[in-house]
Amino acid sequence: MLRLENVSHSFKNGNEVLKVLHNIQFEVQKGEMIALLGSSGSGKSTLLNLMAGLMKPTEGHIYIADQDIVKYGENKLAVFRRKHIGFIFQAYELIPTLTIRENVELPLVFQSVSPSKRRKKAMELLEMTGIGDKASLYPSQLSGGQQQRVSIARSLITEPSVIFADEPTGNLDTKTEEEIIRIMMALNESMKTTFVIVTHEMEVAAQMKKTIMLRDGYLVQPEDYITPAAGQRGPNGPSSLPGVPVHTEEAGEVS
Ligand SMILES: Nc1ncnc2c1ncn2[C@@H]1O[C@H](COP(=O)(O)OP(=O)(O)OP(=O)(O)O)[C@@H](O)[C@H]1O
Repeated sequence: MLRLENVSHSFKNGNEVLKVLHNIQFEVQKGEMIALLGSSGSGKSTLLNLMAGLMKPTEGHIYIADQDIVKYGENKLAVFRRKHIGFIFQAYELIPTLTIRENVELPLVFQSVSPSKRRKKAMELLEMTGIGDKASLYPSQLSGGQQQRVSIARSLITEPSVIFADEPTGNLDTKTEEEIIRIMMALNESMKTTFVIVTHEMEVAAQMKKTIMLRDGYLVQPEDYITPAAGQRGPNGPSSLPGVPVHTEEAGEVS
């Protein structure tokens, strides 16, 4: 479903070249939900931008739904993104002048879906995320956790191949964080949508069946990490992801 082959990326600043991603390889199967874990500066945002087709890697291939998006031009990428990729952002990114229901419907407006059809679908998703009763309110009238539920509903409305969630619980307290993770896991289970959750929080990653971990731009084995709360090994066990990285990681925490 999502496959990265030998992906490397460098930024150029004048004469200086900074290589921030080194030979990244992994695969996510359809319907899987994985965490992409890494500390600040490890390269998570860069990798996310590459996977979402917002930037092109210096080297390598990125396949989504069997299509190598690295080869696409801007226009084709824009169409591809609309059809295949959903986003959930840390700061929700809802439009303040639209109601909750209108926010969720919006991606379908761009696909020329009829108003009655998109309204029905938006309401179904709002029910599924537990905020059907808030449909006619505006984002400012909702709590952070409720706004993130709206954002989750919006990301699902186009039935994308994969949803990239960028620090989706970064602005939320622990209890709300648990609720949001639970909702995403339930939707992953019921709708079989593929999720990639980008996070620097081990507590979030520990809840996923699979974790891939970035350190200084290298993919490293996540199985040695310690969950701070329990003081125990993470639940993932040895990574079953193919494309085993060359770097191995000592037990340690990500701050
Ligand atoms: N446009 C750019 N030009 C030059 N260097 C960049 C650029 N964007 C990112 N970098 C560098 O690439 C490295 C990885 O950054 P990136 O933002 O991908 O990390 P991150 O893991 O997402 O960090 P954070 O969690 O703080 O957002 C860093 O050293 C950063 O300084």
